[in-house]
Amino acid sequence: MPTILGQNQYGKAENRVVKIVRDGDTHHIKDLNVSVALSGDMEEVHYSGSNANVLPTDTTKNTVYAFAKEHGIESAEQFGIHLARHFVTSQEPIHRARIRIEEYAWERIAAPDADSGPVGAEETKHSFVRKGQETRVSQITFDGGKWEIISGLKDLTVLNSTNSEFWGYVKDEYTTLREAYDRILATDVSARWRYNWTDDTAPMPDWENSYEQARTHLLHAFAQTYSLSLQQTLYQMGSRIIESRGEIDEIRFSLPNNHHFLVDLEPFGVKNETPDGAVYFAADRPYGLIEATVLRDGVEPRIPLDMTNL
Ligand SMILES: O=c1[nH]c(=O)c2[nH]c(=O)[nH]c2[nH]1
Repeated sequence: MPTILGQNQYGKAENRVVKIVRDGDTHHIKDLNVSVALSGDMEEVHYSGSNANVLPTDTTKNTVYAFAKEHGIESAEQFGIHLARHFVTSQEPIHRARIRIEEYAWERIAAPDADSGPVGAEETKHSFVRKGQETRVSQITFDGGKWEIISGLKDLTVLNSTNSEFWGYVKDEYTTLREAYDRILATDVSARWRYNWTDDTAPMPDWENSYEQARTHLLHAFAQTYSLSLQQTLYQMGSRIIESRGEIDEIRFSLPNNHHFLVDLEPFGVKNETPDGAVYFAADRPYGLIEATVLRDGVEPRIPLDMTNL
């Protein structure tokens, strides 16, 4: 045969699952986008078209919805672990399952002031507004023995309106950038962190709490770092998470530098300078793109380099 089959995987992508749990008249919502990718003994379906080993992608979709109903969605990671285990252990030809999950967060809408109490004093029980901009992400991979859990977030837009400088860089004949001693630092954080939980016999992290804690550390590090470059801020965010969260060994970031340029108002005789209420042009492209992995010392990197762009 002049050709052979290389890496392959299949499954149903982007199953949108919304689960509402009713606790009396207080409702809880989980909103996920779940993608299933299975691999194993799939040579024959590619070579001859025999579907004998193929669990239909339609079935993988149904399983996602059935599991959401039967087992609930405690956390994206827990749900993904359940699904991955099911596909690998129930189907002999399937040796590896990768479950990717995006989670969209909702928060309760504050109750309109019914009587004379302060507005927003209470929360509504079943009305929600999409929370923030960011999407929580996770990827659960199981090969029948070991687990790999990579979680994170994307599109978390943050901005420091001061405490950012950029100067002392290399200057060649094409350099026109002016040194900045008080600039805006803004980015849309995309981050993926890898858990050191790989084994069913070890106690599982508390996925929900771990996510909230990692996100909070990231935001605090962003806010508290007096930044001389986005690279430095990235490293601070990563090391804060690794140092504070023993369950996380590696974190990779992809950070666009959302440039804010001081507008030149000199032609109109107007000085436009920090800190006197400066006006900026928020450019959308091109943007600097700063990417790096931060690791616990002694740990091998495993997060794919391009994963943060997914
Ligand atoms: O934080 C920054 N890092 C860079 O590498 C860079 N390059 C650039 O033009 N502006 C910036 N800002």
